[in-house]
Amino acid sequence: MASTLPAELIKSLSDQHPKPSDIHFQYGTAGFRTLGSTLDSVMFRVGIIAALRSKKLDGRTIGVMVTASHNPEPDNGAKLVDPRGEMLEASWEGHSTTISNAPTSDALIEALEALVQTAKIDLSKPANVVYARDTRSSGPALVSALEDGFKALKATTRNAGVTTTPILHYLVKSINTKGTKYSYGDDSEEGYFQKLSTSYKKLVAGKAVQPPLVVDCANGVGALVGKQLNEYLGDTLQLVLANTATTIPSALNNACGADYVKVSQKLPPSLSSVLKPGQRACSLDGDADRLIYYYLDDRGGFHMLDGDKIAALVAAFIVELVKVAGLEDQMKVGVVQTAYANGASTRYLQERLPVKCVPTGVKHLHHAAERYNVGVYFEANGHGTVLFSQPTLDKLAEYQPSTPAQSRAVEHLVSLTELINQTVGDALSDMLLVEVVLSHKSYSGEEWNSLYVDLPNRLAKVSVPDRNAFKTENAERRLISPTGLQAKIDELVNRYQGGRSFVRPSGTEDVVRVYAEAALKTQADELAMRVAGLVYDEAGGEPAFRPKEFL
Ligand SMILES: CC(=O)N[C@H]1[C@@H](OP(=O)(O)O)O[C@H](CO)[C@@H](O)[C@@H]1O
Ligand SMILES: [Mg+2]
Repeated sequence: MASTLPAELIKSLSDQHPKPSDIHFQYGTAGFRTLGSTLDSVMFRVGIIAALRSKKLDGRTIGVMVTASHNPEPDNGAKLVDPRGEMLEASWEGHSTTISNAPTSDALIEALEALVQTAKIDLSKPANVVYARDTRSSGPALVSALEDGFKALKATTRNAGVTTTPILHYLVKSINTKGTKYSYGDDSEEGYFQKLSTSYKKLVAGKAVQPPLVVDCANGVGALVGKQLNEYLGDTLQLVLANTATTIPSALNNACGADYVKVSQKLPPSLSSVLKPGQRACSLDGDADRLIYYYLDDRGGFHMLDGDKIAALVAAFIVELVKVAGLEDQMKVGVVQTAYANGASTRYLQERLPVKCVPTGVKHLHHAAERYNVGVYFEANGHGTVLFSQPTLDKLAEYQPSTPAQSRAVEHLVSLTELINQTVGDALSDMLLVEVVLSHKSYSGEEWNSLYVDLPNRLAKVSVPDRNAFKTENAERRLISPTGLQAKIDELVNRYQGGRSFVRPSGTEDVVRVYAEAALKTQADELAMRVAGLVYDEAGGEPAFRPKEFL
């Protein structure tokens, strides 16, 4: 191979970003994610890893997003994005973990040399990286550590500034497809807004303008991009932006945002004076890749429309268009969910189209969705998108409709392929998608909600001495370890009408998660607390610290 690592340069820069000796880092489901104040060395090394990944792929552009999404403001993190705008290839997650934990600058050089060897990286190739961050206050310092990493490998870089995770994914794909017949779009934020707003306008042309939509921006970057999107949409849709305090650090994701709404199943208190009965509203998370809708009924009752409800709405709409277009034999639509999907949504969808359940984490959903011609995937928490395979896109482009109705349906399908972010779940793109369907169906929030009735459910966390002792099978729906625990859970579940419960170790927090569903809310709560108590005791939790709510 033509060249070697610039060891002296890397070492001198690395000495300015020493690894804290007491912390073990891990590239997990959501990349590196922990307290922002501990991430300086990780960011420097992520800069190097991104450059090496680009060299490995012949200089194709790699993305780095600095964010901790829906987590509290003091947290931060980094995620690498592969050239097609997708999540980093799995084998590099392990490489990233190893490199982030090298204790000294010398050990770092050794680890990097080992990676160059095993991954067969030609160091003479160019390195290209595009990067961005969310609005977190730890962001600027962490980005400057990241830039030192780029410098260490002399990478060519582009700073995309403060933007959303999905826009960064869009940029990566656009840069890498520029000038080819698969060009994804203009590689700029403007190109993104143009693409979204143009396809939205085509899809709602001739329909009554939707009433204004309240958007809870979680006091994060969604507020900045929401403002721009509003301008591009003009009078075709008015977004009423709420929770836009991006300069008050403590406000981010605090009692607002998609995760708050999903987990607490409540209206953000800040919206109680804003939202009128019947009006639609939605919440984004801190990096605008999750979306949850909701509305208040005439009596002020809160109704949530989560990722499962979005999947049901969107999948049914696409199936209908495919049918009207006369393409149902050639364009199979399928849905991908995780075990957290509400049982009622799974039943509703299974009656209409193929549904697959995969382990938690977007990469599992994304890969499973790629196996369908049109793959709809959503996590219950509101992260998801719809993927159209390349042969499907080609088919739509070549198709000769025989009636005006077919022709209109095909045009709509083509516009949907442009409206929907094909790289990753995107709250803004998904929001416009939902608005399109509501407008076509003339649905209010209430009508959408009545597609099926959610089973009451409860999510709980249990702190245990070692969450790695929990192992699962069957897309995380059953425990195989600790031995005997699943049988005890089954025994509890059988006592509840419509009962379902499963237990799995979290990939992003040091806890074990418990999910329970039952016919009545009180029963779902009781079942969740019983299973949580069982898990706590079986895993050797300290009796003195046993949470009082556990049964
Ligand atoms: C129950 C739940 O919402 N789990 C989330 C959460 O994963 P855990 O592995 O459960 O911590 O964070 C992931 C990354 O954001 C997301 O993909 C996933 O859906
Ligand atoms: Mg997010």
